[in-house]
Amino acid sequence: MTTPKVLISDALSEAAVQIFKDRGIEVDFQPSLGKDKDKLAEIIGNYDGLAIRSATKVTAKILENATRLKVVGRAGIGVDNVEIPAATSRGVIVMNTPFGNSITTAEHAIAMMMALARQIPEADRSTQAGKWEKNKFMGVELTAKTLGIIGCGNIGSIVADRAVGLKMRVIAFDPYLSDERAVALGVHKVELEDLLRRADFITLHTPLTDKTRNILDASAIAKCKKGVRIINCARGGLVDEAALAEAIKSGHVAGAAFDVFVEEPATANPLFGLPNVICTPHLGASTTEAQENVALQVAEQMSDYLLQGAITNAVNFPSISAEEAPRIKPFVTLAEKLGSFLGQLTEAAIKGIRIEYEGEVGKLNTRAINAAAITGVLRPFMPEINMVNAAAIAKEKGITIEEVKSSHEGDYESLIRIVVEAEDMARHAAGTVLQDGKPRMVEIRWIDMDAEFAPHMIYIRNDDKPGFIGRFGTLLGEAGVNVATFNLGRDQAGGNAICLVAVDEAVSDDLLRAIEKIPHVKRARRLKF
Ligand SMILES: NC(=O)C1=CN([C@@H]2O[C@H](COP(=O)(O)OP(=O)(O)OC[C@H]3O[C@@H](n4cnc5c(N)ncnc54)[C@H](O)[C@@H]3O)[C@@H](O)[C@H]2O)C=CC1
Ligand SMILES: O=C(O)C(=O)COP(=O)(O)O
Repeated sequence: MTTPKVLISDALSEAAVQIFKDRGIEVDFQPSLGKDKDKLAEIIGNYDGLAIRSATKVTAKILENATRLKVVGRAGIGVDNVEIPAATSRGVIVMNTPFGNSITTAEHAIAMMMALARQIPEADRSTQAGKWEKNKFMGVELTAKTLGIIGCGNIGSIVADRAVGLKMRVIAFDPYLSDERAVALGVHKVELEDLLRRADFITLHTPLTDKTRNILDASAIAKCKKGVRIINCARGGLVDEAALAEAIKSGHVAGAAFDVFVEEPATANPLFGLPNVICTPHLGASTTEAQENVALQVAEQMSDYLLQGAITNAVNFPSISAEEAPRIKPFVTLAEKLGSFLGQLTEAAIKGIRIEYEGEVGKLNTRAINAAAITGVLRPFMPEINMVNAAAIAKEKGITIEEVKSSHEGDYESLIRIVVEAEDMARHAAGTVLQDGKPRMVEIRWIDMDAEFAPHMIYIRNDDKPGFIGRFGTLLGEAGVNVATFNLGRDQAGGNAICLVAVDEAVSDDLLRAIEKIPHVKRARRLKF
C-alpha cells in the first residue's frame, strides 16, 4: 500500500500533525489554504484525506478534482460546510468529532449570556476609555429567570446543566428530546410558542436545516416576551438577522449575543453597531482543550480509516471498529465479487437484492458487507456506484434490499449467498473465504463449485453431455487464449452443468459466439473482476 497523504487546510491544533506522522501518514499542514478555494481545487487531487474546520468549504466543485480523496475529517461538529451528497456520490467518507468541543461551546453560550446580562463588553470599552459610567450599565440577574433552549442535544444539554446550576428555570424546545431525558436534565419540555412566550433568555443549539433556518423569524421574534435576550452560538441563519436588528431597534428585544452569522467571515452585518449586541468571530469551539480534543480525535479517526478501513463518526456510512475492520475486509471483497458476478449475468431490470449470511459471518457487522454486495450487483449498470452511496442509490431506484441471517453452518464456517431478483428471473450465487483469505465462489444456481475469482473469466451454462470440454478447449487454443483455471459443476450426471474458466485475457465477442454454438451450450458470458 502506498503511504496515504493528508492535507490539513484549516487551523487545526498541531497535535493532529503529530498523530498523522506517528501513524505513518504523510501530512501537509496549510492552515490558511481553506480560504483559497482555487488553490484548494488545484491541489486536492494529490490527497487521500482532507482535515478541516469551518473555514474550508468542501463543495461539489472541489470534490470533482478530488480524484484520490477517501475521507474528509471535520475537527468539530457542524458539517454544513461539506456538500455531503456530492461526497457520498464520490465514495468519500465524511466524519466529524461530535463531542470534542461541546463543553467548550456550551461554556461560550453561558459566557455570552452573562456578558449580555451585565453588558460587559460595552462597560469594558467605556471604563478603559476613562469614563466611569456607573449608572449607565444597569444589568439583570440570572437567578430565577427563564432560559429557553432551542435544540437540546449535546451542547444544549450542557447549557441546560450549567443554567440549572445558575438557578435559572430551564425550558427546552426539541422535538427529539424524550420526556425521560428532559426530567434527567431538570428541564421542562415545551412547544416553541410556549418557549417564545415565557423565556427571558433564548439560546439556540440546533444544526442549520431546512426546518431550523429562520426558526426565529420576524413573527417568532414578535411572539417573544418584551425584553428578551437572544444568544446564538450554533449556526448563522437560525435567526433572521434583519428582523432581529429591527426588534432590537424597537426595544422589543433587549440584546443579542451572536457567535455565528449568515455570512462568515462576517465583515458587515445588520446586527453590527446596535446597542447591547455582542459579537464574536465563531469562537464557540476555540479553547486549547477543545481544539486539542478535536484535532487528536479527527487525526486518529482519519488514520484508522486510511490505514485499516475502520469507520467512526461518519455522517454518511455506518461505523466499523478497528477490531472488526480486518475481519470484515475479506467478506467485503467476497460480497462485491459475488454481487458483480450476478450483476454481470443480469440483463433485465433488478427489483431486489437479498443477502443471506450463514454461520460465523452473520455475527460480524454486516452493513458494510451489504453495501459491497449492492455495489457489486449494480456496478455493471451504474459505474458511479460505490460502497458509500450504494444503499442510497438502491433506495432511489426502488430496489428492495433484504438481509437474512442464519446461524446454520453447512459445509463452510461462513457463507454469503446473494440473490438478485430481476424481472426475468432470480439469480443466486454463494461464496466463502477460506483460511488463505481469498474469496471463492462455492455455489451457482444451487450447483456446487469451487472457483476463485480472476480478472478475466468465461461463464458457461450447458447440458452435461460428453464432448463439450474437448470442443471448448480446441476453440480457445485456436483463438490463442490461455486457460489459467477450469472449474466444472453439475446438479446430476447428464443434468445442468456450469463451467467457470479463468483466462489470461478478455475473450472476443466472436469467440463467445463460437462457444455458444457448441452443441448443448445454453449460454456463454465474458466476466471481468
Ligand atoms: N459556535 C461554534 O463554534 C460551534 C457551533 N456548533 C453548532 O452547535 C449545534 C449543535 O451541536 P450539538 O449539540 O453537538 O448537536 P446535536 O445533534 O447533539 O444537537 C442538536 C439538537 O437539535 C435538535 N433539533 C434538530 N432539529 C430541530 C428543530 N427543528 N427544532 C428544535 N430542535 C431541533 C436535535 O434533536 C438535537 O437534539 C450545531 O449546529 C453545531 O454545528 C458546535 C460546536 C461549535
Ligand atoms: O464544531 C463546530 O460545529 C463549529 O462550529 C466549530 O467551528 P470551528 O472549528 O471553530 O471553525
